[in-house]
Amino acid sequence: MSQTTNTTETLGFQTEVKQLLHLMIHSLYSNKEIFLRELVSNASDACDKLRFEAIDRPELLEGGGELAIHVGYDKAARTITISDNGIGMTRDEAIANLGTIARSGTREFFQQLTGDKQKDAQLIGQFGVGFYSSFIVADKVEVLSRRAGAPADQAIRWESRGDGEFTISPAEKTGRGTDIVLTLREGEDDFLSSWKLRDILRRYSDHISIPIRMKKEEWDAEKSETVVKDEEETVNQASALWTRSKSDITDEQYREFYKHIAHDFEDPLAWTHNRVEGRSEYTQLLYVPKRAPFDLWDRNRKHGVKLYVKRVFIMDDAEQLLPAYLRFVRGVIDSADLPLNVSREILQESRDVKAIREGSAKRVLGMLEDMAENRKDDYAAFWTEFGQVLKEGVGEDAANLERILKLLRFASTQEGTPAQTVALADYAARMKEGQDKIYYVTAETFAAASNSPHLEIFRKKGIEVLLLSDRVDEWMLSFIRDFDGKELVSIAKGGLDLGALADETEKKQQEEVSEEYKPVVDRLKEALGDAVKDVRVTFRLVDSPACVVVDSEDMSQHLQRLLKAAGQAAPESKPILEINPGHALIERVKQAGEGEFKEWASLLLDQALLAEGASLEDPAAFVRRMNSLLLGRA
Ligand SMILES: Nc1ncnc2c1ncn2[C@@H]1O[C@H](COP(=O)(O)OP(=O)(O)OP(=O)(O)O)[C@@H](O)[C@H]1O
Repeated sequence: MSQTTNTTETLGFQTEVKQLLHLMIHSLYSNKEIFLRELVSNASDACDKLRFEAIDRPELLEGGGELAIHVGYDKAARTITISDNGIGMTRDEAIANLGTIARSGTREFFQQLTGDKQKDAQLIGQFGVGFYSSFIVADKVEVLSRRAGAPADQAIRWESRGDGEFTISPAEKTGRGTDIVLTLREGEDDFLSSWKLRDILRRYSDHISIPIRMKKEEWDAEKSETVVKDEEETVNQASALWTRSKSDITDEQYREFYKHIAHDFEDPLAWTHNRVEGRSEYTQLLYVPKRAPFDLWDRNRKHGVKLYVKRVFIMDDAEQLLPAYLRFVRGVIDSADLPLNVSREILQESRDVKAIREGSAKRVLGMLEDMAENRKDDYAAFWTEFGQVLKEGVGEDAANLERILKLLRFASTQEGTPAQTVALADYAARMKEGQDKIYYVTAETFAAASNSPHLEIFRKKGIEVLLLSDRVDEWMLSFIRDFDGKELVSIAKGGLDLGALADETEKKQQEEVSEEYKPVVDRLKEALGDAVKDVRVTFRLVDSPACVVVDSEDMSQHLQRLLKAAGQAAPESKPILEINPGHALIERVKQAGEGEFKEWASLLLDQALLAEGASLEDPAAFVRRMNSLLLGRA
């Protein structure tokens, strides 16, 4: 044995460590309980490392194969001890690992520090606090460590008060691994409690796959105090479900785990579990719940999945890990790349997180596609609960637009019920010969959509029309040009070209009728003046005398109303009145004399607006006019 290893040596911390210690104690104080998470995480890593080395050198396990972490405290001595039987450290390793920071990016890290507590705390989090976080709560830290494979008398004792230097000396240690003993600072006695320690461990380290053990405590009635027993118990679940291979997990276990993390008592509808390797390394276990939470539409509601870094719990509701339109998804993402102390702010900027978000969105879409294809009833249930949220994806996730379009479901004239069951592909497959567009109508309610006068010609010709009445629909439609090369067209827009569906004789007839009705059209234009943009003859109506449409480039009436209701400015676009030359009422109007004609014109426009779902500016005038015309007194 060399001279140096026999004596106690005092060494200085690397300058950066001194700086880091100082910063950490001041910036992370409000988050001090993380020290336990960091130390347990290191202990778990040490066990992982030993497990790995022992693959080639089983003798390192010294017959003691079970790896575990022990956490204990001593009230009288005011110490907390975290022990593991992992890989341990040699003297040189301890000097290097616990005295210097040898990490890439160290210089950049220190250059970025500003002295602003909050910003620095964030940076430190990003950098990783690790072992040094012990000094937030302890004014003395002792490390007793014995490298796996080294004899009992070749252990080391590392000691520091966090004030710039540490000592290292030879020591004896019975078992391999590392004990870390923290002597708490004044005022930190709260941590000297079994309840407190267990609480922190459960919160942050429950899914550490190695058992974390603590001594049992029992209430002794005679002594009137809790006594610490010799017997130990495991305080974490000691198994991270998502880290196991799929084939080792039963459906029942997947379901139980879902209930546990989602605080749901119902089974999930579907899940996807994958380990992603490559540039970014992570495991995802994502679930679709059966039912939407009551506050799905509350913008302030917390959503997102649980984030773990290397099996250590980091945060709940990490909403950055999934796009907003998938906010109904629950589950766990466990990253191997992110720093343990990652904050929400860092998540927003991280490239690893971006990769996770994109990868997870694809997985969730894949899970939904699978459900839509193979479990139609479940997909219908999903759509009823979350369809409106998924529709937001059309505008939010351009990269996956094609996939999202295929997942959409609509009500249509084919089914005639409000249930949204028709996929765009279903529609496309039953398009009429000569039809090259997908037709839809939007309205406030399903009833208004399905009774829209615009539908008449489509009904007559047997052409299916999608009936859209969710609030999000108009917004969503503004992002969809076509599906599979077929343009989506509103039947409530002017210039609707049904030409392809009319035969030659029909077209000729229509031209003649238009000519015949030109005088009445001109009279209507004059009578209505500024109230309309234009008046035209239409062949889209069957049972209604008239309807209103908007110019193809104008915003739909429905969207204008939605915007107004939301208190937003909507460009005023005037409606175009279209009249049905085949209707008896138009025939009657044609015959009307000068005074009466003006009344008829207003009545036609108002009833067309009403049928559209609009509210009239002067409803009383409409009623008066209608009554007087009914009585033939105009
Ligand atoms: N219980 C332990 N057993 C063995 N080695 C340890 C133990 N705790 C710490 N170490 C060693 O000390 C090193 C430094 O630990 P520290 O916690 O400061 O940083 P880290 O774990 O590398 O990174 P992070 O900041 O992300 O936690 C570890 O990489 C490890 O080699």
